[in-house]
Amino acid sequence: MVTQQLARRVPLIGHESVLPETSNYLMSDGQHMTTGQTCPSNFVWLTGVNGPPSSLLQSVTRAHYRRMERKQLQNGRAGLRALASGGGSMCLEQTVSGDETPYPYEMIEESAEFLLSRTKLRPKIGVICGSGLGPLAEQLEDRDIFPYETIPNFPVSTVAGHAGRMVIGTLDGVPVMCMQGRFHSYEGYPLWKCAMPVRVMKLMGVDQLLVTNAAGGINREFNIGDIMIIKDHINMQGFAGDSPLRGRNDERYGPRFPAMNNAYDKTLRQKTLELVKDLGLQDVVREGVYVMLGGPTYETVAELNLLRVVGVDAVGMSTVPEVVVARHCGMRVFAFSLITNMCIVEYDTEAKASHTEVIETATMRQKDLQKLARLIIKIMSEDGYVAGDE
Ligand SMILES: O=P(O)(O)O[C@H]1O[C@H](CO)[C@@H](O)[C@H]1O
Ligand SMILES: Nc1nc2[nH]cnc2c(=O)[nH]1
Repeated sequence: MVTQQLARRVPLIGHESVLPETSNYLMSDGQHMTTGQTCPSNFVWLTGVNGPPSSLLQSVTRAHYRRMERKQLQNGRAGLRALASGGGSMCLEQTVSGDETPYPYEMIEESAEFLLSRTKLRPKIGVICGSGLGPLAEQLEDRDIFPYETIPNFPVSTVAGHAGRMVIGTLDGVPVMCMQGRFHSYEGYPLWKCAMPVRVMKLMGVDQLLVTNAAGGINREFNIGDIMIIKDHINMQGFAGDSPLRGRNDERYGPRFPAMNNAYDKTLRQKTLELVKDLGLQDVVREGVYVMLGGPTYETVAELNLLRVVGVDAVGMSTVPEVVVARHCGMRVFAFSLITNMCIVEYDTEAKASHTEVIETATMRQKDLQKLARLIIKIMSEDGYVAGDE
């Protein structure tokens, strides 16, 4: 049975998010929690309760299920697990097993309202930072920072190089919201969940999205450290019948059958290509086709040979679900890949792809990537795009 942590807080009678006095517990994820600390959102803390955990759990679970049903999560079997009890308090972990259905509009609204009520900024531009590219978010000024585990309904990042927080701030005076870390299907998340922050951005007023990623270079003319502006993608998981839009369509976001031929905005690509000269990046900026594979394995030689034949320039394990969801809800999209490694296409070599190399290249290219991101955000803000403008 697959058990996923359900990263949302369900209000319960007597529930406290800050641990009561004189508590000191080892949680199931290995964290040590003591007095005054805030519970992660998938834990609930009950105070003023007495009795054996099993009987307390029974009465709490009934109330919990009623709320889960209201939130239409009935496809996943919700549960609560007692982690620790004693001294009149008890800690429970919320779990859900089986397939979950995409969050209803109201849950996305809940996340958006949470963020809007805690920042004065009203960003119209969103940024998603790829592996090792999170320091982009450090460039923002007047930052409001929200670790993912504190945002209702948000998944949590589990990959090295993905800090796992939403940073809202200004860049050269332009308000932006920046995901410092993203979600991948290989982490166990369904595609709709990988992309759900894009809908949260949309409901907060974002209408332009800059997506970045680390990718392996397949095009033999590329070099490590090059930056590939994505002009198109191949949705390999879509070929296999999976999509972040799979399931009932909510027309409030967009149509049942969205077009994807102009996914990567032509004007933004052209303007960026013209202006990278001013940054001295003209020799490292390319354009090309990105493919997302499910990962977490890097590719075999035969797979890479296949991808080259079908016109792929760079391969990664992200971006496509986010772009599909963004385009579905009418956002304008610009995306680039940092070529962190060249894919190994020879047999019988000791060389192999590694996430360490990915992070090292990203770290080495930080300054230029930040310059490029600044440029793109400037172009986006000066253009003043409004969703539906095309
Ligand atoms: O696409 P991002 O998140 O930048 O990361 C890429 O790098 C990781 C593999 O090294 C994978 O997560 C792949 O998708
Ligand atoms: N699939 C895949 N993802 C990557 N992310 C960074 N490098 C690579 C790569 O070579 N292959």
